[in-house]
Amino acid sequence: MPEGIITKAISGFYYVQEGDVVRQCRARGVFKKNGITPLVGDRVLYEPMGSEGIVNEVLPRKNELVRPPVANLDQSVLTFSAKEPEFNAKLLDRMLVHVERESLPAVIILTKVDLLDDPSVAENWLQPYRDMGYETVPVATKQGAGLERVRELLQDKLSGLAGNSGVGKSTLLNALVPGLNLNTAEISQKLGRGKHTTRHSEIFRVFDDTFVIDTPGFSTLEFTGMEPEDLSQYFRDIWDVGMDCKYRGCLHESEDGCAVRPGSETGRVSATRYRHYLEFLAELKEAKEYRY
Ligand SMILES: Nc1nc2c(ncn2[C@@H]2O[C@H](COP(=O)(O)OP(=O)(O)OP(=O)(O)O)[C@@H](O)[C@H]2O)c(=O)[nH]1
Ligand SMILES: [Zn+2]
Repeated sequence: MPEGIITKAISGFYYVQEGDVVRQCRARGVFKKNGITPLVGDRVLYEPMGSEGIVNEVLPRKNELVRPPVANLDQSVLTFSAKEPEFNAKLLDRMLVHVERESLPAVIILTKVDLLDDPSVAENWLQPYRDMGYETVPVATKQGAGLERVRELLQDKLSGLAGNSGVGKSTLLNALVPGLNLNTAEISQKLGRGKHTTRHSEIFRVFDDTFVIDTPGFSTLEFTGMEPEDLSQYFRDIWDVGMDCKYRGCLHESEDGCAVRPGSETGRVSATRYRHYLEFLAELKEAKEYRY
């Protein structure tokens, strides 16, 4: 039986893509009995029937994200611009907390580096993240710089694309697909970002077996359902240094002799990262007070 991927689900119909062909399919009733609802991103076995089809089986899922509802995400791609709008390190650290919570690998893309007067600034921003093991790519889309690396990192994967409006996501996708020539409004619409379109989740094929989906959830401000003690495990650098902390359950906040705190001053954890950690920690503590 042919295998495809669900790219869109609307009112009982599943759109199953195999190569260039997309079929509108219904799901077999057995899914409802088993309590399985096919999700966008699911790999499925389907039975072609004319130009349509029937989804017979959902293959085992690698993972499942709630916001947006999508299965089998391979990685998150966090996109920031160096300028217009200005690079926002705090938002990046916030997104990384959400991404780490989902146990997804992250790729950090810094666009518009051509607008920097001093290109070494981009390296200074990215190096700490590279040291933590994240893939980082500086990009100047119009000049073609970094595009080949982005293409390699996306190839044959389903990526959750996150990033504020105007950072250059659509421009980048267009540049990756010669001849795609979608206008940026069309790409925004396919990614579910269009202002006046109904929001449903949909994955968007960029090339080959390479798909992206908009993941606005990674930009959300709240850390719903997280305890203050949980935060450090989502900061890779603080977690590593925290291993040396002699205090069990240390929040690395103010304790004398805490391994992370002096570490931040001697450069093992960057001062900026540590500041963001403390700011997020304060948010979590405040949210906790509201709860009780
Ligand atoms: N100088 C420079 N400008 C860029 C680059 N990439 C994108 N831009 C410009 O940035 C603006 C916003 O780009 P978009 O691709 O529409 O941004 P987006 O992230 O898709 O925005 P939304 O669709 O609103 O989410 C456009 O005017 C692009 O021409 C780049 O690498 N260098
Ligand atoms: Zn500590």
